[in-house]
Amino acid sequence: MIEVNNLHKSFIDKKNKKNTVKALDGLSFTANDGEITGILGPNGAGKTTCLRTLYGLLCADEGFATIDGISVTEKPLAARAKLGIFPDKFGLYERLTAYEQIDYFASLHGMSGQVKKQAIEQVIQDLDLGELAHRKTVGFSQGQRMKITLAQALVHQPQNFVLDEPTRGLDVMSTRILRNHLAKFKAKGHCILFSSHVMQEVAALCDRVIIVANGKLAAQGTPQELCELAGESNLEEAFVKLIGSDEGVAA
Ligand SMILES: Nc1ncnc2c1ncn2[C@@H]1O[C@H](COP(=O)(O)OP(=O)(O)OP(=O)(O)O)[C@@H](O)[C@H]1O
Repeated sequence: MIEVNNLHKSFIDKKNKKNTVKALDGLSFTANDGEITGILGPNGAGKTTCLRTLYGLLCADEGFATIDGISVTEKPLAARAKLGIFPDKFGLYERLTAYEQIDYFASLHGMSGQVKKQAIEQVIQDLDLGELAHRKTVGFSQGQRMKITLAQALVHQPQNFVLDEPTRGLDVMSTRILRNHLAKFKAKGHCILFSSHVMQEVAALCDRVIIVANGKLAAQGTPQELCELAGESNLEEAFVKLIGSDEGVAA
C-alpha cells in the first residue's frame, strides 16, 4: 500500500531565484493492494514530482509518503525494497546484455547466489525475454527497452509498483503486454500506481483514479464514480469538468 499525505514541493526558478514553482500543494491519496490506481492530471500538474518523491529522488518540503507503512524519508532503503520503479526517463547500460542489466538491478536490491539466479530466470520467463536475454541492449527497440526496464523493476518481486507514463512511445502490442502484466500483478494482490494523461488507458485499466491539478487532489474515485460526480458519460469529459480546464489533456 502506498500512502501520500499532504505533500508539498516547490522548485526555485534557476534564472530568477525569487520565483518559485509550486509543484505539489498538499497532495494526499492512498493506493491500495490488489488495485490499479491511476494518477491523472494535465501537463505540469505534479504527477512526476509526486512519483519521484515516492522513490526518494526528491525530498518533499512538507508532508510524508509511506510504502507498506515505511516512511520514504526516514527509512529510504527499506521503503525502496518494497517498491518496483518504472521511471519517467529510463536508460539501459548498452554494453550489458539484457540478462546482465537485470542481474545488476537484482544485486542493487541485495540479492545474490541461487535466489538471485532464480529470480532473474523467473522474470525472464514471465516477460517472455528468452530471446533477448543474452543480447547486448544497444539498438533495442522501444518495446524491448520497456520490457527490460519492467524486468529490472520487478526482479526483487516488490509488493508495490510505481510507473510514470509507462505506455509512452509504445506500439499497440507492447502496450497490451504491459497492460496484461499490470492486470496479473493486481490479481496477485500487488499495489500498482501509475501516472498518465491518456484517458482510454486510465478508463480501461484503473480501479481508482486520483485526479491531480495544480499539485492538489481535484477528485478521486472509480472511473464510474468520477463520471457520476461530474454528471458526464465519459472520463475525458468528467476530467475536463473536474479540473475546470482542457489544458494538457490527451484523448
Ligand atoms: N526540477 C525542476 N525544476 C523546476 N521546476 C520543476 C522541476 N520539476 C518539476 N518542475 C515544475 O513542477 C511542476 C510539476 O511538474 P511535474 O513534472 O511533476 O508535472 P507532471 O504532472 O508530471 O507533468 P507532465 O504530464 O507534463 O509530465 C511543473 O510546473 C514543472 O515545470
